[in-house]
Formats: sequence, C-alpha cells, structure tokens
Amino acid sequence: MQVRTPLTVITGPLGSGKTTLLRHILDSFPKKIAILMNEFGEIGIDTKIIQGKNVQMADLGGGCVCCSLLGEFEAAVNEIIDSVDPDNIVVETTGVAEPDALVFDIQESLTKVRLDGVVTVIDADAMVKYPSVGHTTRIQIEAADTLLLNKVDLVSESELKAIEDKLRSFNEVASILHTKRCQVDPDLLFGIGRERVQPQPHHVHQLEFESFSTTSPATFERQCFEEFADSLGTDVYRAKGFVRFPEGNYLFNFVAGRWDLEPFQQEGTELVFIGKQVSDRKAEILDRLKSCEQ
Ligand SMILES: Nc1nc2c(ncn2[C@@H]2O[C@H](COP(=O)(O)OP(=O)(O)OP(=O)(O)O)[C@@H](O)[C@H]2O)c(=O)[nH]1
Repeated sequence: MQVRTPLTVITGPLGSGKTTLLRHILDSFPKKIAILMNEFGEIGIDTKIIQGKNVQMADLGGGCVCCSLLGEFEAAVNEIIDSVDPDNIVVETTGVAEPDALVFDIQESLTKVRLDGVVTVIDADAMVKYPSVGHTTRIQIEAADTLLLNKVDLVSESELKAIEDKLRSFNEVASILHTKRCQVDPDLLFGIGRERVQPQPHHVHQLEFESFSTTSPATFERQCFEEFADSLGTDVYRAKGFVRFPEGNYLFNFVAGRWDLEPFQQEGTELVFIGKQVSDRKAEILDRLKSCEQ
C-alpha cells in the first residue's frame, strides 16, 4: 500500500504571518517540502517570495481554495506527489479562506495524502485593533490544531492574555504558541497526526474583501513612497508586493496601518491592494502612487 504523504494546512487572517512562517519553515526544517499556495489578488506575490528557496511549488492562482478550487487543488496535490515525492506538503491558504471545506475535502477525498494538522497564524496586533472576531477568522481558529499567536512584540502581556482567552473560547483543544515573526520550532508544527474529523460544512462563502493590483516599470522616489504608505491606512487593510527604488528592489508589506520594506531580489514594481471597499478607491490610490514615479 502506498504511504500517504502528510499534509499541513497553514491558514490565518490577511497579513497575520503565514508567508513569514513558510519562509521560517523552509530555512529551518530539514525535510523535502512541497508547497501549494493559494493567493487572493491578481498577482502571485507570495509565490515569488518563496520561489528561489529550492522548493517545489504549485500556485493555485487567484481565488479562494475553500470554495472554488477544490478540483484544481486535488490535481495539484497528486501532480506534486508524482513528480517530487515530498516528505511533507504544506498548503498556504489565502487570508480570506475558510479552511473547513478544504479540511473536509482532504480527509474525505484525497487518497494520496493524510491531513497532518492545521496551523492557524493569528495577528496579535490586529486582534487588539479589531477585537471583534469575524466569521472567517472564527472558522480559521476553530479548525486549528496549533494556534500561532504571532506578533507578540506589538502587544502588552495583558493584551496577550486577553487574546489567548478569546482564542481558547473558540477552540479548547489547539495548542497555543506565542511567536515573534513565527519563530517556532518546526517540530512542534509537524507530526501532529490529526484525528479530529471535520464535519461537512454547508457555508456559502461571501468574500468581504476586494483587491486590485498594479505593475510599473518605473523607479519610485523612496520618501514619496513612504508617505504614500503612511496614507494608505483608511482605504486598505493589506498591501504587498515589490517596489523599485534608486538604491534597489524591496519587498513591501502593509497590514492594518503598519508597513515595512525589506531588501529583496525581485525586478520591477508590482503591488496588490486589499480592503473592504478598495475598488472604490482604486483610481485615487494609483494616482497617488504614480506621483512617486521618478
Ligand atoms: N512586528 C511584527 N511583524 C511581523 C511579525 N510576523 C510577521 N510580521 C510582518 O507582518 C507582515 C505580513 O506578514 P506575511 O507573512 O506576509 O503575512 P501573510 O499572512 O502571509 O499575509 P497574506 O498572505 O497576505 O494573508 C510582514 O510585514 C511581516 O514582516 C511579528 O511577529 N512581528
């Protein structure tokens, strides 16, 4: 009988640290890992961040793996097993995905894998800024075997305790690990051997978030771009991508009003903007960005 490949699902709200966790796993876990990514937004930014790390990748394209891509998902899983025979498969879902349907599908229909565990990354800073837990986040918390309470550097001890109590009220069994930049021993995430069975979900998933993207061959003036980033907070919840300044190329990440720039080898400028009614502000945001071109 063929041994089933263990599959781990990484889920969690937009910008909570899922890609940061993947990068950490790839740097620190000495196994042959294959990654499947599902992104929200037209350009696969995360795929490009992970590429080059000597890892086998499959990009599921735009959309939400929870509701529209299950057939494509199964085909990608089978192809990756047949072509590279990985020790572990890791699936990163988009921040807007509700993982219960995916978990059900893996447990019920996928014959070549077994669900090893679900890791949900939670943004402690966002939980303080937006304390009411939305429907999608709640499902992500409930599905978890491991809850990574991430970004602990941005909140106080008492805030952390309150968040932990809230997580516990939604999920009594998951282990809760506090992390900064998802620095966790990968052995704690793999080999879980999940036995909890997911009942078939019956949700109709309505996307709350919209996104748009832009690309540009231009070089941007850094100070102007930083002012542009400071101004994004009211319109955008999440933005990410690559931007070219005179001094080099950078990875730009914006989550809930905070942003950073990290030197990154990726030519050109391509950015994705995600927010609740972000399409209404598209023209204005792109005009402000264009004014920073050199
Ligand atoms: N201060 C702080 N920032 C963090 C921490 N972990 C991640 N970040 C930052 O949070 C931002 C988003 O991280 P990502 O790993 O891209 O988040 P994600 O969950 O993959 O985002 P989506 O795929 O868009 O949902 C980046 O700027 C990270 O550097 C942390 O523990 N502390």
